[in-house]
Amino acid sequence: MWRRQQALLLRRISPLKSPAAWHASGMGCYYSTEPPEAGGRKAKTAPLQARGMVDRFRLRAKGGDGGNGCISLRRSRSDRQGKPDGGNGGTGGDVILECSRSVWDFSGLQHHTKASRGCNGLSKNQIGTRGSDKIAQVPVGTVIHLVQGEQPSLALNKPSRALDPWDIPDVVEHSPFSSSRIGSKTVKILDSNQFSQQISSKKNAVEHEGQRGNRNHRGKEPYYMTDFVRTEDYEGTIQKVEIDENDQSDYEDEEFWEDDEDELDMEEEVPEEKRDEEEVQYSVAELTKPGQRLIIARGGEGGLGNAYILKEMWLSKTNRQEEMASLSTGQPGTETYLILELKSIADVGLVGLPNAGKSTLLSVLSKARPEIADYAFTTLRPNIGSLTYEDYFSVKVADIPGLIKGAHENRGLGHAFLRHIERTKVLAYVLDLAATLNGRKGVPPWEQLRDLVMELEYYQEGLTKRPSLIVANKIDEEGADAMYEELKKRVQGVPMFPVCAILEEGVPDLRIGLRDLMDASDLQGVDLSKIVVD
Ligand SMILES: Nc1nc2c(ncn2[C@@H]2O[C@H](COP(=O)(O)OP(=O)(O)OP(=O)(O)O)[C@@H](O)[C@H]2O)c(=O)[nH]1
Repeated sequence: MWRRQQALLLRRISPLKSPAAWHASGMGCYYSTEPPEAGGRKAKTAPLQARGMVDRFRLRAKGGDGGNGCISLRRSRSDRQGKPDGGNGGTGGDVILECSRSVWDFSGLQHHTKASRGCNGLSKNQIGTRGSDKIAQVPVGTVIHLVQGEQPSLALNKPSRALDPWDIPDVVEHSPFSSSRIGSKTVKILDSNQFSQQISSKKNAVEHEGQRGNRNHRGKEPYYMTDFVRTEDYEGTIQKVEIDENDQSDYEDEEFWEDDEDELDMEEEVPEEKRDEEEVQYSVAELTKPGQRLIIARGGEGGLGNAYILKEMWLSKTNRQEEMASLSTGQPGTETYLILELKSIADVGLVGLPNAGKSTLLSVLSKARPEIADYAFTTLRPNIGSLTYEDYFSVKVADIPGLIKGAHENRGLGHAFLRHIERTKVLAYVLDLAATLNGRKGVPPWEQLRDLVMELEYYQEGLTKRPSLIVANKIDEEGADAMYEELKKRVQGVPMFPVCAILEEGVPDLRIGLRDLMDASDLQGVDLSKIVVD
């Protein structure tokens, strides 16, 4: 027993051969290096960023179907024919996206999400319970692209009602035609049977409700978004997504739940970015504040009970049974197919090649504790820290995973992280002064800067025009001073700060520099023509 415990302990603390092995062992990593089991599912050929962070996600949502209305007759000794007493069915639950600080990415979501069905109505005028909502938490900075389905609508943060008095037939006097369900369905039936005079008494009520634009009889009309809704202004630019109208038809015939899970999986062989661009119709909203809610699929209205139908509506004698059955059937919930995309929101973006010291810098600038190690790509997802000044002015700093030459072509960690830079107000280029010192085969700082600027520009033109500064890191290394002097000669027009992140030297000046950068309105970004490279 003791030996087993000792062995377990040894295994835990024994040093691994290399940082990469340590990483691959699962200690700082999300995937296993083990080959897939024989007969198991095909190994995923996911790009590295997909293993670390899921920042793009396909989601199909369906609101709960409405419960059926009840057809029931209450008989008594005095009333042998019986009175209709079937209650209405309950409304189906909604699928809601909730913006939350407690989640970082979309890894906790399911590709198929469905809210609960409303309960059926019962005899004795008992209405069915409303189906419970399905609430999926998404990180702050989630952009929602609609591929197919109804526009999402903003939801007020009110607890859902347990019981809706408007659904109780005998309690409230109101026009049955004010309901979208009744307003459309019943009127259609009556029209088709040429009994329009029968509804004339109700017409005023319909018009009245129509003017108010009410969708349902409960007066709980959601706010339907007609355009892109941004829930908080920021100065970053939004990448417009191309709309390919022709692609729409491909999806119209698809059955909602027939898709194989694999089809929705982000780890596919088809280049994900390319496919998304083809499919996405437009961006409809983004969630930027914790607590914001967006209804992406609505629950269907409950079917009507016969107590309601027979009291309020005229039914033709010939098709009575059919009409009754049709009205008492609950409406299906709406369906949507969305692509969620995460774009971090920060004031300052730390951009640099792998190992430049971005995470170290973030940890000394703020209270954030990102993973730091002397091997490339330690950071697999953006870390955000808060830098607070004495006057309580606060700046959010994002440490973006290391970029390399060719990142825009998906090299290294790829361009998945470049989109996080889009949403930062100012940029701090972290350059490694020691990359070529003491026999290291790195890239000189001015070339690092040129590569970074080019990568950002390749990804999105004009991205480097925003106010920027340079952090010349690792000034403590031997020969770094001379390198810094050379850097100053080769790069013009941008504020530069020599820093030793591990010893926190130069960090107070950098804090002031960042503040100035945030406040300044006339500062420009890095100009490629002002960088001298051999
Ligand atoms: N000598 C010296 N080393 C530093 C300094 N800052 C960071 N380092 C070291 O550089 C290595 C890389 O630091 P990180 O902060 O992980 O670098 P990063 O840019 O976040 O790396 P990625 O996660 O790969 O993008 C670590 O071993 C740090 O200890 C510094 O000012 N001086």
